[in-house]
Parts: sequence; structure tokens; C-alpha cells
Amino acid sequence: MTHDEAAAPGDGVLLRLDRVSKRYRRDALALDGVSLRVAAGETVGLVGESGSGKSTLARLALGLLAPDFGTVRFDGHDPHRLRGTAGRRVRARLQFVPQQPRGSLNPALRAGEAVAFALRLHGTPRRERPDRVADLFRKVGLDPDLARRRPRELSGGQVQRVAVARALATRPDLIVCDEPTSALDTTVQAQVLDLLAGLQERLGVAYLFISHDLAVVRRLAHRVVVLRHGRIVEEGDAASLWEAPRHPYTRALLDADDGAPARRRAPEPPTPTRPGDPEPVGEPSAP
Ligand SMILES: Nc1ncnc2c1ncn2[C@@H]1O[C@H](COP(=O)(O)OP(=O)(O)OP(=O)(O)O)[C@@H](O)[C@H]1O
Repeated sequence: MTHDEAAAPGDGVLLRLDRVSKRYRRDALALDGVSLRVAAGETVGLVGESGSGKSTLARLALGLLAPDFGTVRFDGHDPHRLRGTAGRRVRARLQFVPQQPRGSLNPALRAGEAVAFALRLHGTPRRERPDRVADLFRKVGLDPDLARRRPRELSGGQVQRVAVARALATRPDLIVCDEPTSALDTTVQAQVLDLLAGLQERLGVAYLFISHDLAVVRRLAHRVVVLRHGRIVEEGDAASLWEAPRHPYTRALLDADDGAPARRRAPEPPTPTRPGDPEPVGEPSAP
């Protein structure tokens, strides 16, 4: 494992991409000189249309791919080269919530077993796992009794909550969320976004939040990075970018969706959770 002095541990930056380029075989560059930071406790929204390179950037951030040029560092470590016990400890702090959680959960395992498996991988003793699973289910607004269900016996929103519980099992500092709500209908989408916002308030977790939908990104992100053809064309704090986009591509993204100005249709940001508020309520636990 390497430790990059330039990553300046202590500056609050968790994820750091510097001039990263990636090409698949002989195709055009999927990413071309992209630099990006995610600080502890913040949400960076990554937006762009299909094929702009969002998932490639997610895979690089998670260490599933290595860049052709440039560097990727998570808390000073190259996520593609995490090995051994020390590497596992770092990896535990960098988690992923995918777009299609049903596909990422083993259909043969009960939901609780999927979460317990993540706990086991990261060294939670067997006797502590049932309590931790129940606790994680409550944290994501699910009745712990649902731990006995298999993914096919849960709704899309409930499965996504299980995926969030599994990501939280290792007490991560950063969760990469790749279109985590795009497979859900609007009401459930809003509930999952509120859940993520509430978890950030309570746990201080940071998100790299990827979506093609600016209205969704606006709801959570402190900063937004706009990707087009593998390059960053605009970035800035979410409110200014929303009110006064500088790049024509960003304006086009904002005005997409049947030509209706997306700004006007943006959902309100979530109400901050106050200490003592009840845990977020999940969807009704359908039988
Ligand atoms: N495994 C792969 N092999 C070859 N080309 C790939 C591969 N994965 C992605 N690409 C190409 O890289 C470019 C960026 O793709 P990427 O999936 O990162 O974009 P995206 O913004 O996430 O798109 P989407 O929103 O549709 O998932 C595209 O041109 C895509 O065709």
C-alpha cells in the first residue's frame, strides 16, 4: 500500500482524483484529465448524461479500475492497491450503494444475512452480529423483522435500504452512490434521499452521489460537478450552479425533461433532522 504525501492527510479531503484519465481498449477516453475532491462529511454530486463517464469515475474511486494516467487517493491510499489486513481496514471506510441493489444482493441470502456478511468480512464477532444487524435495519428505517426476508420478498425501496444498511455496516467515511434512486418511483426516491441526508447528519458520512438527474442531486449535494464526454465542464456549490449555470451543457441539463425548466420542478431540500427526532420511517412493511 502506498501513502501519498501529496494527499495531505488532515486537510479533511477523503477522496482525491488528480488529472485522471481512463480509456477502455481503443475507444475514446472515458475520462480525460478529471480532478475532483470529496471532503469528510460533504456530498459531491456528479452529474452528466449517459456515457459521460460517471460510472467509470465511480469504479476508479472504489479501486475497481486503475487509471491510465493521474492518481486516485482515498485518505492517502490508492484504492486499487489495498491489500491485506491494513488494506481491508481502509476499504471498510469506502463503501458503495449501486443503482440496482437487487442485482447486488444474493437472492439466496436473507436480507439480514447480507448485512451480517459485510459485518463478518470486517471482523465483527459472530455473537455481536444479530444485534448490529437489527441496529442497522433500524438506522435505515426498516423493521428488523424484515431481516428474515429474501430480496424478492422486499419492495424496491426496502431493498435499497438494505443496500444502505450493508454499506453502513463497516462504519464508512465515504459512500459512493451510483444512481441509487433512479430505479425507484418518485415517492420512494424522496424517502431514500431523505434517509441518506438524515444519515449524513447523524453519522457525518460523505457521499459521492452520481446521477443523471439534477433535481435529485440538488436535494443532497453541497457541491456539484458536471461531466461531459469524460471532462468536467462546470463545478460549484449546488445553489449557485442551480441558479446561474455558466456552461451551456449545464443549462441544457437543467432545462431537460420535456423542455420544462427543471429548476421550477425541483423538490424542496430535506428538513434537517433534529436530535430526538424519531428514526426515519420506512415504507410500509408489506407482507
Ligand atoms: N467496460 C467497458 N468497456 C468499454 N467501454 C466502456 C466500458 N464501460 C464504459 N465504457 C464506455 O466509456 C464511456 C463512459 O461510460 P460510463 O459508463 O462511465 O458513463 P456513464 O456516465 O456512467 O453512463 P450511464 O449513465 O449510461 O451509466 C462510454 O463511452 C462507455 O461506452
